[in-house]
Amino acid sequence: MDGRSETAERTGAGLPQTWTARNAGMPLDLDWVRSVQANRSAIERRCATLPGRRSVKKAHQAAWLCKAISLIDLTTLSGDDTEGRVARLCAKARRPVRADLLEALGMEGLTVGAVCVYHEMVAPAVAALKGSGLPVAAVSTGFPAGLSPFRLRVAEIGESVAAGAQEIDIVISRRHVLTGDWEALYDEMAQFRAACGAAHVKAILATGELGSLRNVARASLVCMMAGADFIKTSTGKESVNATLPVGLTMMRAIRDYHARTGAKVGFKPAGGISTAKDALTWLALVKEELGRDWLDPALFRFGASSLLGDIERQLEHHVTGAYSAGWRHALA
Ligand SMILES: O=C[C@H](O)COP(=O)(O)O
Repeated sequence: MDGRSETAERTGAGLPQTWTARNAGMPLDLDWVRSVQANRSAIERRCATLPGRRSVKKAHQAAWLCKAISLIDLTTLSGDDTEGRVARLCAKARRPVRADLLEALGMEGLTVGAVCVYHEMVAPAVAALKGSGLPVAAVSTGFPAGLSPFRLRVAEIGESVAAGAQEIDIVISRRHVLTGDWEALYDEMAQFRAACGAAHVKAILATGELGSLRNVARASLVCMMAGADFIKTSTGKESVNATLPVGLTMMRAIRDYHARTGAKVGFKPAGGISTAKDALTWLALVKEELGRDWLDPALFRFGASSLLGDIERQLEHHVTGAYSAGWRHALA
């Protein structure tokens, strides 16, 4: 098997995205929510073993990196975003790696999972991605703090859906978690989901602001009960974003919810994931905790603005044996 077919063989990356059935949610089960605990020291010990232990090499590594690309929500969430920057980002989303490298890897047609932008950039992104089949995700509900009037947060979802967003990344009210007001969190999430209609909804927990892993586990569960299609760690704007302990806590909540209800909820770590090595560690954790089914854009995404550049650099090294400067892999 040559390098090209071997890499393509080892990954399903680049295949068309197929959504699994949506999470229908369930009535709020407060006994279940309040029974949930998280053992921080055990969780941290488990995570500490990962980066050193899981190391894939050569064609295996290239295959995993192509898989990682197919799972990226390629993101720009800056106050100085312009239509031009978003158009360049969308061009990168359509063809995330240089054509000669993709050809050498046998991965022609590889794309990222989605493009993620603020509301005002949804229409330009939809236009730039026309014909690609790639969805646009909009951050919403007063992202990142989520403290604008509730009716405006709900209306913002409708505006983004009308502009063509197929995925909506909402932010929860952190205060509902910090005060243990699970009914309020459930009601908020259920109303956000209803406002999304056919668009898939990702619930951003902003875990760096939730105080404890137990709160992260409980908030994950409540959002899933209220119908979240995905749970997402962070906005990328908190001082602590996607960490492995938070990720493990959320994945175990997803696993428990699946065991109890049969529904598969997706997971999106976001914020600060910027190296190929980070991506491989996350994918190893997902495979071990949730299984292969979750290594699919329908059930897993990286929320990342700069990860793709480093992955492309590593793939170039795999194909050519040489590293190029990081600036040669600009995203937008
Ligand atoms: O949802 C995505 C995050 O905002 C991206 O964070 P990042 O810029 O640290 O990769």
